[in-house]
Order: sequence, then C-alpha cells, then structure tokens
Amino acid sequence: MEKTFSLTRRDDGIALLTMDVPGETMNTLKAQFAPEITAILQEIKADSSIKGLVLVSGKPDSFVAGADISMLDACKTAEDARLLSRQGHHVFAELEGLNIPVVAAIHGVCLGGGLELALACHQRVCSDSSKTMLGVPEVQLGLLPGGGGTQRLPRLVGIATALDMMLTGKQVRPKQAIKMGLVDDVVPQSILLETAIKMAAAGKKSRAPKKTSLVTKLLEGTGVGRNIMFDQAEKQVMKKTQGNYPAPLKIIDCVREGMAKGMEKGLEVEAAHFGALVATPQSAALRSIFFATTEMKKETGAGDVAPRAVKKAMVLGGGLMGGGIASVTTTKAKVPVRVKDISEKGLSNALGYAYKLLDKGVKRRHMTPAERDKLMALMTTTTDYRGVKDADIVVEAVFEDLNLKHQMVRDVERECAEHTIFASNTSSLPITQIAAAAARPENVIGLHYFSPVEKMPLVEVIAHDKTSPETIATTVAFARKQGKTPIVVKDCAGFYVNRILALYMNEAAQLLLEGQSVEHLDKSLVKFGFPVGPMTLLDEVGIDVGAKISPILEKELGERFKAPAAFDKLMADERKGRKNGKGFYLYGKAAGKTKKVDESVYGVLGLVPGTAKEAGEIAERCIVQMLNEAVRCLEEGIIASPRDGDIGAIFGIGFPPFLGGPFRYMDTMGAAKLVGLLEGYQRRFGDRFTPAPLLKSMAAEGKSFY
Ligand SMILES: C[C@@H](O)CC(=O)SCCNC(=O)CCNC(=O)[C@H](O)C(C)(C)COP(=O)(O)OP(=O)(O)OC[C@H]1O[C@@H](n2cnc3c(N)ncnc32)[C@H](O)[C@@H]1OP(=O)(O)O
Repeated sequence: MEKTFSLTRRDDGIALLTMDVPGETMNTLKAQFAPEITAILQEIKADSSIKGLVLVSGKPDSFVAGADISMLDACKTAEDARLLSRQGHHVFAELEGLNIPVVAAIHGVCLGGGLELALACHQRVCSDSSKTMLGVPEVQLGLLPGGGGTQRLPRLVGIATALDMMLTGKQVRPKQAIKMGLVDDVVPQSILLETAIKMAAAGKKSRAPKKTSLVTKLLEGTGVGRNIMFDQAEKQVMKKTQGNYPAPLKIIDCVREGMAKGMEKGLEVEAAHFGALVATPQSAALRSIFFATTEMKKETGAGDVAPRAVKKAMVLGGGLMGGGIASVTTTKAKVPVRVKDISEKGLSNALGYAYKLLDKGVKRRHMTPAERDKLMALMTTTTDYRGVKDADIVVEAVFEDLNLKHQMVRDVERECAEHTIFASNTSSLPITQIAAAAARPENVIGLHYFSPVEKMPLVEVIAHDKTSPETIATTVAFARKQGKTPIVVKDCAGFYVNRILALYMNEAAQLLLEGQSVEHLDKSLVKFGFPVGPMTLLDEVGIDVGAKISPILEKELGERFKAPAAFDKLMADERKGRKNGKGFYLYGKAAGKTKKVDESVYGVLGLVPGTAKEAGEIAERCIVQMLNEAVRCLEEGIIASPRDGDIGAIFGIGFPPFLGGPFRYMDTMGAAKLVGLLEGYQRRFGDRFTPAPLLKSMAAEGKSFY
C-alpha cells in the first residue's frame, strides 16, 4: 500500500514529516495510518540525530480536513467508534510525548482531527492565506472532537473560547487563531516552512500563561466557576437545540469531566461519548448531508455539458432580493455586476446592501477597508441598459408580474448579447410562461434565491423544456460561485421548496383559525426542529407574498393549495409582516426588546385563541402536509431524487437537519405509518390530506426512498 507519511532528514537535524494521502484531494485521518505513523514515531525516537520535527501537508492548499467521515460512517457499533477515538488518543500522545520539539506548519484547512493532530504538536505556525481556516466542525456532523480536542483545546485557548469553537463548529482565520493562542505565529506561505523549522530548532517553548481577566480566572480557574460556566453553556445549548441534538451536551460533559478529573479521565469520557454519538441517528443524518452536498458539488446540472464563463452579470431590480443577489455576485463570486433599477432609491438600496455586508467583514477584521472597496467597485448601477452589452447573465428580481417579466425578457434580448442568459428569480411563475416572450427561449431559466440571500445556501435552478443544457450548466456554475448549493428542479408553479412550504403554511393557518395561538403554533414547530415557526416565517417572507403565490399554486396545482379565505382579511388590514411593521408580531417601538404577538391580529381574523392543542399534533399536521407534497414532487419529477428533495428542504426552509430531510425522515418513520397518519387526518379534516399515490404504493410494497 502506498505510504501516507514520509520522513525527510535535514542536515540541521530538523526532520520533516509530510502527510500526503495518496489519491485523495485532501488529507484525512484514517485508522489504517496508525501502524505507519507509530512506526515512524518509533524511528524518530531511536534517531538521536533528529533534534526537531516539522509536520507538513503534501497537499497544495490544505493541511488535514479531519478524520475520514466515510470511516466513521462504516463503524457498525458505538464501540467501533470509541476504539477509533482511543487509537487517535494513543497516536497523538506518542507525538506529543516526543522529547524533541514538534511544530505543525499549517496552510489551508486544518479541521477536526486535523486540528487535533496539530494540537498534539508542541507549537503551531500557519500561513496568513485566506485558504487557511482552523476549526473543530464535528458538532455539525452530530459528533464531538474525538482526537483529544475536548481536552487539549480548553487547556490551550481557555474553556470559554474552546466551548465556543466546539459548540458552534466555526472555523477561525489566522488572525483570530493567533489572537486566541491557537497558533504561535502567522506568516506568509512563502516562509511558512522555514519559520516552522526555526521554531523547531529553537527548542520547546514553555507556553507563557494566557493573559486573562480576573473574571475569567475566577470562572475558569475554580471548580465553582467552571460549573457555573458549564451549567450556563448547557442552558444555552438547550435553548438553541430544543434537545434535538445530543452532541453539544456531550461536548460540555467532556470538558467538565476533564477539567475536574484530569486529562486522562477526560479522554476516556471523550472516546465514550464520541462512540455513542457516531451511532446516533442524528449524526447519521448529518453525515448524509455532508456526503450529499459533497457529491452535488461535482454535478453540472446538465450532464457533461461544460458551463460558459460568467465574466459579467446584471441584476434587474435593486430591492431586497436584487440587492442580495448583486451582493453575493460581487462578494462571493467576485464577478462584476451592473444593477438596473427604475429609481435611484432602488440602486442605493442595492449598493447599501452590499456595503453593509462587506463592512461587517471589515469590522470583524476578515478584510481590510481597501479589500472592501475593491469588491464594492465591482458593483455599478444604472437606470437604463447602458453598459450591459457584455453581460453573460442577467438575473431579474422584479415584481411577480408576468407582463413586467416579459418586458424584461424583450429588453435583455434587445440590449444584451445573443448568448446572454435571462435568469428569473421568480418564486412561483412557471418559467415556461416567462419564456413565452423570448426570441431565444434556450437562454431563459429560473434561478430562485431564498431570503436573506447572503444567508440561505439554497437556490433552485428551474429549466423549462427549451432551456439549453449549456444555459443550465452555466447557471449552476454561477450559483455555485456565489456560494450557493443549487438543485435543478423541473418547471412547475412554486417549483419544489415553495410548493412543499405552501401546504405546511396553509395547515398552520388552519390551526390558527381553529383557535391555536400564534406563539403556540410557532413554539410547536420550533420544538420539532425548525429554526422559526410558520407565523414568524410568514411575517419574514411577507404575508403579501404568500397571498400572491397562493392563488397561482391553487390555479396550477389544485384545490389543496387554496389558502384559508379568512387570510384575505389580513391583506385588507394591510398586514404585510415585518416589511411594513404590521403582521402576526409587533415590530419597532411597539415590540420593545422582546418578541410579542400583535394581539390585534386575532380581531382582524375574527377569532379568540382557544384551548392549546398538544405541540406534537400541531407539528404533525403541518409536517405530514409537507412530506406528502414532497412525495408528489418526486413522483412528478419536479425533483430528480430524494437526495435533492432533502437538501432542498433543509437548505431552503430549514427542515430539521438532524432528521436528514423529508425523505430520510419518511424512511425513518416508514411510508405505511405516514399513510396511516394522512388517512386519519383525511377522515377528520378532508381531502387535503389525501396520501400521494407514490406514497401509498411504497407503503403497500414496504419500500423506502434510500
Ligand atoms: C476525530 C474526530 O475529531 C472526527 C473528525 O475529525 S470528523 C471530520 C471533521 N471535518 C470536517 O467536518 C470537514 C469536512 N469537510 C469539509 O467541510 C470540506 O470538505 C472542506 C471545507 C474541508 C473542503 O471543502 P471544498 O474545498 O468544497 O472541497 P470538498 O468538500 O469538495 O472536498 C474535497 C474532497 O475532500 C473530501 N473530504 C473533505 N473532508 C473530508 C472528511 N473529513 N472525510 C472524508 N472526505 C473528506 C471530499 O469528500 C472531497 O472528496 P472528493 O473525492 O474530491 O469528492
């Protein structure tokens, strides 16, 4: 088997240990490396000519991306995974126990077990490259740092900083890393190796104690103080996760035990918790999301058709969506973008949106003011079509008005190049209808973003029958450069995400009209695992947007999409939600500092909240609607696979990731059980709960989606 590690001796006595996993894009830690690395460490121990050791990666722009997640997926039992963790502990202890200085030279991603490997070295130096990121993202996989991270990290950077990193899984940049004491130096990549060699040659540095405030000393330096911290951390975790994710609490327990009973005990607890977490359904679901999104990164959306380069873009409409689309085009894709709006106000909104985003980066010291201004210069504005002849793609983000979109299509075909793609950010109009005005329909496609654009990772790419494969591939590649996860969906009203969301929201509306309070509805779905409840979501998206989309969906897809008539009263009362400060909740001064329901909404709807139903029933009624419609979308080919349906729901509307998405959740529940629930509700509430035919046949045949 090809070697992963190679040891190079230098005349000055400093040896280089290079890690380069053969045939892989990135280094990952695998159990099969243990004998090889153990043998090398023995060789180093036995060679008195070696005075110091520098650990480097053989990959061009990454250090180590963590333990091999496929290896974790292959663990059959919790004990298998616990033993993997203990194996890592022993190897890292061997490295840390070398009596010569060991320095990690880090360039590129250094994550999970990769950072734990670096923590077992005596010192760390990293490059100042934007490609260099350090973190312990295990919690995002439903796991915890199982290579000693829960013990070494708090002892290096302090308990509070370590918990923040481990509980969020966030990655830190070099400047942050040196500030928190995670690395000992940050240098340009060109002198990274020589710096590491000098550090190794200079001998082991006893780490100067981290300068901390009196409060930190009291909290972290005493048992009482630490327990206050841990208890507070647990409360925050429960508030955020509603108890749906076991990993964060286990992380806190590892640190608590290790700090109270010593590192060895802490490592034992870490391995036991790590093993148990690998075996949880939550981690299996989260790992499946990693595999799915990694697989999707390689897909063009149009087979082997190569995308065209997008060297210049244009956005029509400088509103909330247009501003966000233009912002991610400059800040993420780094593509020049020209924003057109009918008013200077719209243009200044787009510019302000981008500037605000970029300035956050300056304030967080992620970029310099000069870098901000350079990116801002990529965005230009116009109230006409000057300067767009060379636009490769035009994204329209104007009102949901078909005639207006037809006008945009004609304008773009007149003013831009023959190859220019017309991408519509419509959230509901069939692309076929928009393309009807096109002389070049092959260039027309849907590119549906979710609000807020800079935060929501999903985009739906909607091809109509005449959309060319090159247009699809180019649009998918453009969205990916914007940092998006695109799913290609078939053209129909509401596409996929808004279609499954609509029935979920309608059921919540029905429950409201049955007398469930706004806050009880929202709390019930947050408890289920959504980031926000349906009423809050409607306020955020806009009650007027929902009112606009519903009749389109009802007309195109059928009676089950009919929104409750009482909701027309909300529009009559000009309740649009957050956007005009009048919705289900209070906004501005009326709200004060807490989130309060606008009780007047009950009067508008002519109802008085009654006896609260069980949160579980509320969630179930809304969820089964979403699940059933997701199956219909699969059956009609709106989504290409259960995988796309899962990723679309998780990244588009925050479907609980720990459930793996609608299709994985249905597999866990079983099609037969879901059919039973739907038929029960159908008997109680009518045909809107009629099970999808595919679901019924799967139930009858005992089939699953994966
Ligand atoms: C011991 C414990 O502490 C347990 C752990 O360490 S758990 C693992 C912790 N690490 C992570 O969660 C990182 C997961 N990886 C990523 O987030 C991303 O891959 C990246 C940010 C490292 C790089 O992203 P990107 O530049 O977009 O590249 P890809 O995602 O396409 O990845 C390139 C290839 O590397 C493979 N890969 C990356 N990380 C892992 C991993 N931890 N395990 C297995 N494979 C990994 C990825 O699958 C790609 O492989 P391909 O063959 O090129 O498709």
